Amino acid sequence: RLRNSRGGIRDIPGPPSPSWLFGNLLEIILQVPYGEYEFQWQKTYGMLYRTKGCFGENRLMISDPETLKHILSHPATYIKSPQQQLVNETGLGSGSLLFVEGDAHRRIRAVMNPAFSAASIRALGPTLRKAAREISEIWEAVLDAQSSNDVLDIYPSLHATTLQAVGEGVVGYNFQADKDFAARYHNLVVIAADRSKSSVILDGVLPYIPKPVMKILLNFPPPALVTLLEFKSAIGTLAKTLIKDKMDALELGVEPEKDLISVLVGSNSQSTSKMTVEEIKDQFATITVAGEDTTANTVAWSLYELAKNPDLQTKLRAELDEAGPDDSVDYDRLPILNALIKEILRLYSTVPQTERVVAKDSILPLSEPITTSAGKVITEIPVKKGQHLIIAISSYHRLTSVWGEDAEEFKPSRWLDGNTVSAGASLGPYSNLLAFLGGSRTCIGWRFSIAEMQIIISELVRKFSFAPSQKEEVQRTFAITLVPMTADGPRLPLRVARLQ
Ligand code: HEM
Repeated sequence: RLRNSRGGIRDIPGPPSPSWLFGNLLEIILQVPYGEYEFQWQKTYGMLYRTKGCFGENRLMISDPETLKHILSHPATYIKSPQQQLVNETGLGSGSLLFVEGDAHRRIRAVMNPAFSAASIRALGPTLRKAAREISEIWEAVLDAQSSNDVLDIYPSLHATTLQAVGEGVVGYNFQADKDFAARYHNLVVIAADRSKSSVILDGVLPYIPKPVMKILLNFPPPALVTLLEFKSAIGTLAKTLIKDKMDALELGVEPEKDLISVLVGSNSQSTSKMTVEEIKDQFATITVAGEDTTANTVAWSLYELAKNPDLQTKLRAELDEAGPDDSVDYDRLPILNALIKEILRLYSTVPQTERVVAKDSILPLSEPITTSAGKVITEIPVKKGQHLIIAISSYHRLTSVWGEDAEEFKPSRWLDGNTVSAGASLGPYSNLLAFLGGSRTCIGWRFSIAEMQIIISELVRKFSFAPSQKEEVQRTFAITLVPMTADGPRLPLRVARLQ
């Protein structure tokens, strides 16, 4: 820690630290609404500044497009943090795409890529439409049974739908029909929403616990970890059976299913650098966890903004009416729908930040010079092995230099007038957004997620109207992903009415 506190980083300007124990972490992680401090610091200190972690550790908060581009294109130099990797390995497995680094990551990613190609995702249209129709049928039944003034907490059913979509579309399994599994998964989402000070301290302490000590500690897991390990074991058992079925079908020459794991098993059989069965198994938990919560939250925020913007809702409904029945629509050609999704990914970045640690001494380039607190003007920053970096996804999405002076406004029309994208480095796979990160660790499920959101939002806007609930305030809250939170916990209460 001392080594990291010395040198140039200490002189990079940044906000004062209110506490030696927590540094700025409570302001960054626990502040509601998310980003209140972070977005103000960006205005005061610029696109790269120093913050404090636990016990006086210096961390760099980065939204500078040039610096981010450099970090994302050098994955061997900027690796995942020990905190992230401990959770990934323990919860998802040592073969998880989220955990593996270097050659193993390249090999596994190459085998998985065909399953997530544009063609594979297009083939899932009917499966995704079925999951979307199921949610609207549930809502219709609930609304028929309640008074017209009641509000509906749409959050749990959005999670159920995205779990179903990932289940049937990606792993080829009906999770909702398996009540035991659905309950285990629900518990996991509740745990992820834990935002206690002790979880912040744990994050600060973890990197300093030697691996052998950690192994011993894992024999006495806290209740949250027990739930995670139970989920991992349940999905691991399920995965083994499903993979065996898919491999047997492949050997017998049976026409493969359309789900992405079937495609993956097929592409693996033809690949020269194969994934092991154990590695394929680890992708089940990975994809379920990485793909469900992120998409549910993005759909939730989309409906929240539609409820607040009735004009936008009317225009989107008119666009969908004109497009015709849902099974004949090319969703990529609907400008208002896609403008809404892009603007939500920008302003409600579902993964608001991620972390990296410097694996070997290196130099970070800057797009603008920085004046250090010692008065020196620098155009690059030498960083030492072990330096903690925060990739500030949400802050990048609010840079006026990239998105214009109205960067903080919710304004889907910015995507329609053709002048948004983009000043600065081109980042990310989708419209210069960093929501799915970029470089070799770009979210593998981004196409799946866009297709899923297009279909679910269209189905719901065709069938229901949305208005805000006047009773409960909903706040943007950081709980690994960006969660809609009320005084009663993660909820999204809206006034929903049937249209047909
Ligand atoms: C709105 C929806 C989504 C968002 C915003 C999102 C965001 C992200 C981000 C930021 C990362 C990079 C994390 C890091 O390296 O620190 C990531 C990685 C990943 N995502 Fe997503 N994701 C979404 C949906 C999905 C879906 C639907 C799936 C699967 C069906 C998925 C599977 C993955 C996987 C497996 C990785 C690891 C990729 C690698 O390291 O090579 N994600 N996602």
